[in-house]
Amino acid sequence: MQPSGPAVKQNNLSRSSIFRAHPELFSVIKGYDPWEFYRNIKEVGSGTYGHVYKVQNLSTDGIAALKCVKIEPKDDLKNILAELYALKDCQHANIVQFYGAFLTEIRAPRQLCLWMAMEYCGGKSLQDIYNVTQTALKESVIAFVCRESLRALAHMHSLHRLHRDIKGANILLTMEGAVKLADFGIAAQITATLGKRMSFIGTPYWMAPELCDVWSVGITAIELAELEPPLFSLPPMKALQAIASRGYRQPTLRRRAAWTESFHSFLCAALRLNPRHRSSAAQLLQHQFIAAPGLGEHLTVALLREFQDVCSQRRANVQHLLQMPARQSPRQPHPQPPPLRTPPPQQQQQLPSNQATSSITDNSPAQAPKSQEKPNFSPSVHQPLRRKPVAPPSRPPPPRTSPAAPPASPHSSVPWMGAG
Ligand SMILES: Nc1ncnc2c1ncn2[C@@H]1O[C@H](COP(=O)(O)OP(=O)(O)OP(=O)(O)O)[C@@H](O)[C@H]1O
Repeated sequence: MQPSGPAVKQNNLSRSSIFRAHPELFSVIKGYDPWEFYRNIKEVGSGTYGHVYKVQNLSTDGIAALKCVKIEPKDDLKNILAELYALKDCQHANIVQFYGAFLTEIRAPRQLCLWMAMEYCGGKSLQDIYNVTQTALKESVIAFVCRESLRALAHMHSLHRLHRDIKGANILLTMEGAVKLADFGIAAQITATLGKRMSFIGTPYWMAPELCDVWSVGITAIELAELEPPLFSLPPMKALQAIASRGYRQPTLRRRAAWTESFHSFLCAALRLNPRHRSSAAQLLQHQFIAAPGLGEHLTVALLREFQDVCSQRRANVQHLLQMPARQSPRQPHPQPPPLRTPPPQQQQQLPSNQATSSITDNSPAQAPKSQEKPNFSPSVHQPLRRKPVAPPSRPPPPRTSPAAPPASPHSSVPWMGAG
């Protein structure tokens, strides 16, 4: 059910005006100050519209993620809240659970911040992971991720709800290797509203000629296999034009021989240009590529270990460099971090399970080297994967207590990752 009632005046947005117009939103907005409910543990990431914090519920001790989005008076908060309202009852094993929202208001200058509390996924997003490992995901991992994503989509589509922004950055892993779709409906709504003010074009590379989640799953499978979606060498506007053009051909994997026929056939079914011939999420779940036995969380847990190994290696290299004497003899070569060359997917080795022993920290993984190699695009067009995060909300969340990481969870199947 969507919130009903008179529309909020866009240019006179305030908390009180919103709640007068939509009293039902009180069931979504839990309060005015998230820091009355949560203790800040640490910042875990930042996206186009704000920062994400790992927090602890003050009354239950439960861990959650708190995402902040800055709202300006002219933004269409009503639609964003409507999405949240629709999301509040949605529960699925493969969807990041939404716990509730908070609306903070600063008077001078007038500024609203929407804070969304949700399930914490300590394993990071798939894009975070491949940006660090710089290694194509194994086909079995891609199949597992596609299966779990399609399960979430089949459920939501049966409720007539679209995600609208499936991509590696919106697929999160828990420490136990579970796959969760984040930002259901909200990302697109926020992009559509806040995006206007930032001249943000969105993420066209994953978009079907018409809006379609199943198509985006196919593009995401290619992204995970090639570390970027098709057309990524084009600026977003040009990619959008190419997708909408008559001559647009069905996207395929670049190195055909490197992947199984089953994978090609799956992509073919997901990426049919004619939407009437394209499989639904429920139909695609029957495809042999993802219906194959043996797919499970052990695959994503192994991926997380690989990620952790690269993080540990980088930390060790930085540590080593910091300990070097300031001046070197010209004969001594500088130690270099190990090359991050991507082996062909077939040659990737599964890491032994006992290799990773320390915990993932959110500041250690360096940015993807490849993102610096990309060309600059028009200043009016925001490039999603190579973005610089916007400034944090008007003030950073005041930690209620010292931001120390909690003790390791006894339930974690990946002990080196600590508690969620
Ligand atoms: N529920 C969550 N649990 C744990 N970490 C999260 C969660 N949601 C987001 N993050 C972390 O915060 C980062 C930023 O997330 P955010 O949703 O703000 O941006 P994004 O999806 O990467 O990009 P965009 O803002 O363009 O959609 C993610 O890459 C992830 O590392």
